Amino acid sequence: MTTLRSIPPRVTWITGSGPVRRHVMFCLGAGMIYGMTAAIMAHSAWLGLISTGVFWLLLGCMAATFLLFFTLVRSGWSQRFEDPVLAFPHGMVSILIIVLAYVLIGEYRGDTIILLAQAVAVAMFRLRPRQCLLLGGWAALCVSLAQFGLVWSGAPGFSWQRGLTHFTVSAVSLMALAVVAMWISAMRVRISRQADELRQTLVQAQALATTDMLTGLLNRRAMTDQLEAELARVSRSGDPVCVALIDIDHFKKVNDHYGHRMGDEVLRAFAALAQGDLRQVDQLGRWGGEEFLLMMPHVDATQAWVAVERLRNRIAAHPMGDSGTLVVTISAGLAQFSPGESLDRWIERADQALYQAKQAGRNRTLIAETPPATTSTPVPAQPTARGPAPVVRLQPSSP
Ligand SMILES: Nc1nc2c(ncn2[C@@H]2O[C@H](COP(=O)(O)OP(=O)(O)OP(=O)(O)O)[C@@H](O)[C@H]2O)c(=O)[nH]1
Repeated sequence: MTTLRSIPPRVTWITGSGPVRRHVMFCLGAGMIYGMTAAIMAHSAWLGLISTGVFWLLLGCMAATFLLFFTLVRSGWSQRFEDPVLAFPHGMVSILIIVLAYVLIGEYRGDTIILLAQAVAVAMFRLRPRQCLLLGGWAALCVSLAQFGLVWSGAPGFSWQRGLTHFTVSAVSLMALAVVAMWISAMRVRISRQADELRQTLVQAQALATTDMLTGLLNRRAMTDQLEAELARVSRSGDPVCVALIDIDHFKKVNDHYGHRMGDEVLRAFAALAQGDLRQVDQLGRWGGEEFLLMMPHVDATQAWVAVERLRNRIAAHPMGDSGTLVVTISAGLAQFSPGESLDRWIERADQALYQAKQAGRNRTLIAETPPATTSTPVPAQPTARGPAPVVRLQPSSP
């Protein structure tokens, strides 16, 4: 099936792109109806049912109306309105042309009545319920005025009885159509509102699925996605990238002495401070409990160490809690990605470095020694894959 996305460039030139395209397609639909009406009129003129002059006049009116609305929509000018298709004014002008045909066609004018219903039917897919009613009323008003004029001017072959029949037929069918149009329009508005709500819910659900509710940071799952994406990138570019596992020291004591509420407050404060301290490209996520994972693209271990140390000093210098007297420290284990290693292995090296940092007295950042590259092919994360224990080179936090 040919979709709008796959239409060739020559057609795109006519339809435009983006939101304009959808609106132009509606205009082109109306243009097709004009075309079919013109064909029926041409056939009637050929049979001698309507005069050639009237045919050309009506054809000119239809072509001018179509071109005017097509230009307004295709140029994007109509985008400023609530209905960029301009269905309401377009419907009003179409009804005027149909009524003009009703007046000019003569003996067979009754056949044009059905076109009024068609104009309202086409527009109803774009109009609000009130506009549907107004358009139906506009059609009834125009027909009755035309009939009044025909009776008053004594048009040949037209009597008030015939006019009354036409009016009744058009009024009844327009009324019925206006009611259906209002119903469809109300349903359309409801569906569009529900679609908006659904979109919002989806955005919220996505946020919930990727965000840690306490700190507002990425959760472990989202962080893992980021790490995998980064691994795919660096395996192509060969760029350095580091991770740091950061753990709040003696966090259990914070909970035990000050309560869980304060513990939560410390976690939130750490997240806020860290985010304010990092570069835009760095990604920080809550890895679990009081442990955080920081990914730092484009930097090697030495540069990353400087950044983590800056963060460590900042945390240590920032008293937390209601009274502003609680000072917490952090320990961090840092590992630079070695081409060819798995995600698990990489994180595990950082974890080992963190463990060593804790063992060495906490409040410090240690770098895991980077093993030699094994292959340039990326190795996907294997939850069960475990390599030999990583070597951790202890590096004091303050030279
Ligand atoms: N308030 C709060 N506490 C948490 C949360 N998640 C984990 N914890 C607590 O964090 C504490 C972690 O304690 P430990 O694993 O013993 O670590 P620690 O006390 O920080 O000791 P070291 O890491 O060795 O410095 C536990 O008491 C957990 O209950 C949380 O979301 N909020």
